[in-house]
Amino acid sequence: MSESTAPVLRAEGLVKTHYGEGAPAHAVRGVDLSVARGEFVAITGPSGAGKSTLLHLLGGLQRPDKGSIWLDGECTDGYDEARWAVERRRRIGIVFQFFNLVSDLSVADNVELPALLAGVPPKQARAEREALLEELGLTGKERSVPGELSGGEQQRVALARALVNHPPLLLADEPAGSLDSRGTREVMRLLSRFHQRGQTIVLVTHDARLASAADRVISFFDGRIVDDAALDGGPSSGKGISGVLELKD
Ligand SMILES: Nc1ncnc2c1ncn2[C@@H]1O[C@H](COP(=O)(O)OP(=O)(O)OP(=O)(O)O)[C@@H](O)[C@H]1O
Repeated sequence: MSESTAPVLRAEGLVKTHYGEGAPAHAVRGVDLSVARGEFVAITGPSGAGKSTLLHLLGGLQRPDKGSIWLDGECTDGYDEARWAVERRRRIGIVFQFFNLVSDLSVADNVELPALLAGVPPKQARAEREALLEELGLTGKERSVPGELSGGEQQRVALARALVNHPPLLLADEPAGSLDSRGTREVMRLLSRFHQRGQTIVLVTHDARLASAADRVISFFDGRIVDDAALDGGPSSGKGISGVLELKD
C-alpha cells in the first residue's frame, strides 16, 4: 500500500492484558481499527472499558500482547522503544488528561522541545512555537512555567507541543477530563478547528457530548468495539460541535 493512500493508522487483532496486584485486567480483547486521513474519530465508553489502554497501544506507549499497528501503511511490529520515540515525534502528537508538561520548563521550551529533539533547526522551532502559541491564544505566556497557568491554558500548551512537528495523527486521551466547562469548550473548539484544517484526530472520552464533536464515534465496551458509526452532525457539517459549545459553566 502506498503512503498516500494508506490509512494514517491501522490496527489488527490488538490484545492487551494488564497484570497487577489482583486478577488480570483484559483491557483490550481483539481490536481492528482503521483511521483514514482527515478523520476525527471519538472512542467512547464507560470507565474501565479499556479506552486509554487502546490509545496507549495506538501511540506506542504500551506494547500489545498480540496484534499489529501500521502508521501510514508501515508496520510497527519491529519497533523498539527508541524507534517508537522517533516515530512518535514525527507522526503522532499526544495530549493527555493531566497535560504531562515538563513542570520546570517554560511554556516556550515545552513546545519547542519535541521540535528540537526531532532535529528541527532552533530558529525554525522558535517560529513554529510562536505561530502555534499565537494561534492558541498564549502569546505573552512564553516565559511562564506550567504551574502558573490555568488548566485550560496548560492543555493549550500541551496541544501546541503535540502539534509542533505537524504530525499526521493527533491522539487525545480525555483532553478535557480535568477542565471546567469553559476549558472543555476551548479544547473541543480547538480540536474541531484543527480537524477542519485536515488534522486526523483520535479522541478518547467517556463523555458522549464531547464524542459528538467527532465525525465518527466508536463505542468501546469491555475491551471490544461494539459500535462504529459515522455521525451526520460532525464538525465538517458544523453541527456536531454545537452540543459541546452549549456546555454550561
Ligand atoms: N497499568 C495497569 N495495570 C493494571 N491494570 C490496569 C493498568 N492500566 C489499566 N488497567 C486496567 O485495565 C482496565 C482498562 O483500563 P483503561 O484505563 O484502559 O480503561 P478506560 O476505559 O480508559 O477507563 P477510564 O475512562 O476510567 O480511564 C481497567 O480494569 C483498569 O483497571
